[in-house]
Amino acid sequence: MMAAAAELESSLELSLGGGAGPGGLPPARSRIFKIIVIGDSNVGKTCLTYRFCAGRFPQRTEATIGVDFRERAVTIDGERIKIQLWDTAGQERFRKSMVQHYYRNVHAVVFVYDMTNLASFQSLPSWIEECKQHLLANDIPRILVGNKCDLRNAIQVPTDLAQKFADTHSMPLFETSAKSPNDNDHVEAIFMTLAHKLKSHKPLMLSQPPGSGEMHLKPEPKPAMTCWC
Ligand SMILES: Nc1nc2c(ncn2[C@@H]2O[C@H](COP(=O)(O)OP(=O)(O)OP(=O)(O)O)[C@@H](O)[C@H]2O)c(=O)[nH]1
Repeated sequence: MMAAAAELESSLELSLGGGAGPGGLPPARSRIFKIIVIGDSNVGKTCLTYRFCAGRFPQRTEATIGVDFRERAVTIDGERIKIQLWDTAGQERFRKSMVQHYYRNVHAVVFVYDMTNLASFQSLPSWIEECKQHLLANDIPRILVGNKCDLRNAIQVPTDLAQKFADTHSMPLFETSAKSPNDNDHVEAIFMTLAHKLKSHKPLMLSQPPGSGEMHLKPEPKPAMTCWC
């Protein structure tokens, strides 16, 4: 797992499309967006990421150890993009050795709680705090996902409570189910919305002030944050 993380991190920004392009040209490159999925153990992070990348609910899952990677290539406005989902372990004992790898070069964060488990919702501040401790930039897109909405009779986290929390932290809230066949489009929409958002982020531009021999990195002005609810 550690080796896999190190390899992936060296190829985060661009990936080669594989083989030579037409007429012997260099192969097309696609942007990779690294999205980490975090939250308590058992909230359904593996199932959500599997659902998006494999298109179905997994038959069985085991507690994630360290991190699992899932990737899916999508085309947005004619550009081929790889969405790389880092399905992180919710159990503290399975996170320790990997945690610093999760937070390197992250483009977006998905916080997940289980709608049928109040404790998993109450843990969210500590997941947000973990992001802060790892110096995650404030302006990277974050979304909040309440999972397992198919278990209607067991809901412990009312929507208005979750919405208040999401508003306080300036995150859009999505309630969904990785399991319900009716929610396939919804899971798809959640990650695709994030990918659109990331794609529309302007890349860093190199600028060189007159008379200076030094190069400075200057981000382009950001568009106003929009809510996708
Ligand atoms: N009913 C229902 N069950 C779900 C849903 N998503 C996940 N589950 C179940 O919840 C359990 C935990 O799912 P995982 O995806 O392994 O949870 P996780 O958050 O990845 O857990 P860790 O790897 O320990 O961090 C499994 O038994 C899943 O079958 C859902 O949308 N609805």
